[in-house]
Amino acid sequence: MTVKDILDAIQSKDATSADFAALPLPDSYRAITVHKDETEMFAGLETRDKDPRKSIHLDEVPVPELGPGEALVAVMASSVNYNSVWTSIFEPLSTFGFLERYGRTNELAKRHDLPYHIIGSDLAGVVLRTGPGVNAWKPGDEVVAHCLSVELESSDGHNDTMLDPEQRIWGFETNFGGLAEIALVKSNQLMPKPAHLSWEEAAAPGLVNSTAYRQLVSRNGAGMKQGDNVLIWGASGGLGSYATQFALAGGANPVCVVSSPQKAEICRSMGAEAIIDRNAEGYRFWKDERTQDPKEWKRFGKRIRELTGGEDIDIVFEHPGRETFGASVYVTRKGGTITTCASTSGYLHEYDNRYLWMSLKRIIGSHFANYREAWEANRLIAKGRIHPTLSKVYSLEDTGQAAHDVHRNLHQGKVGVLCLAPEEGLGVRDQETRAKHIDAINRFRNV
Ligand SMILES: C/C=C/C(=O)SCCNC(=O)CCNC(=O)[C@H](O)C(C)(C)COP(=O)(O)OP(=O)(O)OC[C@H]1O[C@@H](n2cnc3c(N)ncnc32)[C@H](O)[C@@H]1OP(=O)(O)O
Ligand SMILES: NC(=O)C1=CN([C@@H]2O[C@H](COP(=O)(O)OP(=O)(O)OC[C@H]3O[C@@H](n4cnc5c(N)ncnc54)[C@H](OP(=O)(O)O)[C@@H]3O)[C@@H](O)[C@H]2O)C=CC1
Repeated sequence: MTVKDILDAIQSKDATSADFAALPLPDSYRAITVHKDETEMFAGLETRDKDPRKSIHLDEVPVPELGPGEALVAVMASSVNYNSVWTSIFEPLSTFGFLERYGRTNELAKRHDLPYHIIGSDLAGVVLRTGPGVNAWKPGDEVVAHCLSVELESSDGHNDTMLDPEQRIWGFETNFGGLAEIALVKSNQLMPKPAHLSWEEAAAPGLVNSTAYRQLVSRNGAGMKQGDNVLIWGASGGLGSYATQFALAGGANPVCVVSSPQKAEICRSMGAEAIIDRNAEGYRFWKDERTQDPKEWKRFGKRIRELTGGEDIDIVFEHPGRETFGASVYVTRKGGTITTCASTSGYLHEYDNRYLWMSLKRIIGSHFANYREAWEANRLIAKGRIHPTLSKVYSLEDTGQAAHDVHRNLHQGKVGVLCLAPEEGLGVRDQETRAKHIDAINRFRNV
């Protein structure tokens, strides 16, 4: 039995759930990994010079044992997220520490503590096996998986599963991730695959769409409302391309920041009108490594006022971090919100606190999404209200190059990876809905 037999079953039109359940599992499968004995390979290099193509491997690995409440999924496609870039450059720390810590928690979790880390936090594919106690899903189900892995043994997570003390990001803080032919997930990560999308399109939104939904729309995040001015950094990137769509779909007014005329054009094509090309306008929020320039914050604020008819920002959708955070706090209106989920340019932020407290602004930390939020975000994709922003698709062999492109900010929207899917465009089950949205689905392709 090989993964090829699994693929044949997925591609046959008449394989039933019983057929999938009867398929023997292969002994091994191909997976994208980083290696524990290479965590020091980039020591001494600048962040930008650490090259994921050197640390990312394609290995043949054994199929992990299936535990209670878990599912093994045949992965047709996945996508590159920035967390895989962090893993591949071993920053801000090696993810093997997360696997070791998880491995210490219980006997079953020991499976995750290996000398290789199978990475990836998105997938679209087909359920192969479910473990004891799984009733909601069965072999043959076409699914996507969100990346929240929780144990939920403590009371802390029972209002909001992101608050569970044993909350982890699958494929980053756990092993057996989605950039592989087979993945191991908890069954409460599974959601129905949007039927009008191909495998690679369905695999693209997951992580960033759910994160943007919580950070911007959910009451656990900024709780965006109609008419809000929303400043979106990296508005054509992974997170930003979904934040921009949520702002537009929710009747808000996105002010999109990008770094090139092509990216500005993509935002315009999504329906945004207020766009700032940070490169063309040459903002330098830092005079040198230690000193910010409040005059530049003001120039940026003036530009925003020009675009909004004199209004300031209700919500800043933050993730660049150190480079932009001072400006983000400054341009927020009295009583407004800065919601942050990352620090790509540096995690030690500096801002002038007088502009925060005197103007009663709030900073909200946001991280991924709970199952309900991820489900609601996926439902909007399935209903054709929010669309994938897939620009380019790579083979599993070329994942290192894909991660390199994302690291160097050479990509637009999301970058996809074909795992078991032999070509793009497969897996569409609802052509009618697809036809209605085809221009929006293809908006980011090959730009
Ligand atoms: C969905 C996609 C998401 C993304 O892409 S996000 C971007 C990628 N992610 C990242 O860059 C984050 C990577 N993670 C990290 O950098 C680290 O993960 C954290 C900084 C978040 C946490 O650091 P750590 O060292 O792992 O954890 P500690 O909580 O600092 O625990 C270390 C020890 O410190 C103790 N401790 C924690 N809080 C306190 C306290 N308030 N007072 C005293 N001690 C404390 C703990 O218990 C523990 O102790 P003991 O080593 O003995 O187990
Ligand atoms: N906590 C969480 O749950 C999540 C956190 N993240 C984190 O968020 C960050 C962004 O992820 P994602 O959107 O997928 O990444 P992308 O690289 O796809 O997009 C980020 C965009 O931000 C802009 N940007 C990058 N650096 C700067 C800078 N110094 N100043 C201003 N803008 C900048 C770029 O757009 P342009 O050049 O056009 O301005 C870039 O396209 C990563 O650090 C990631 O790890 C992501 C998802 C979930």
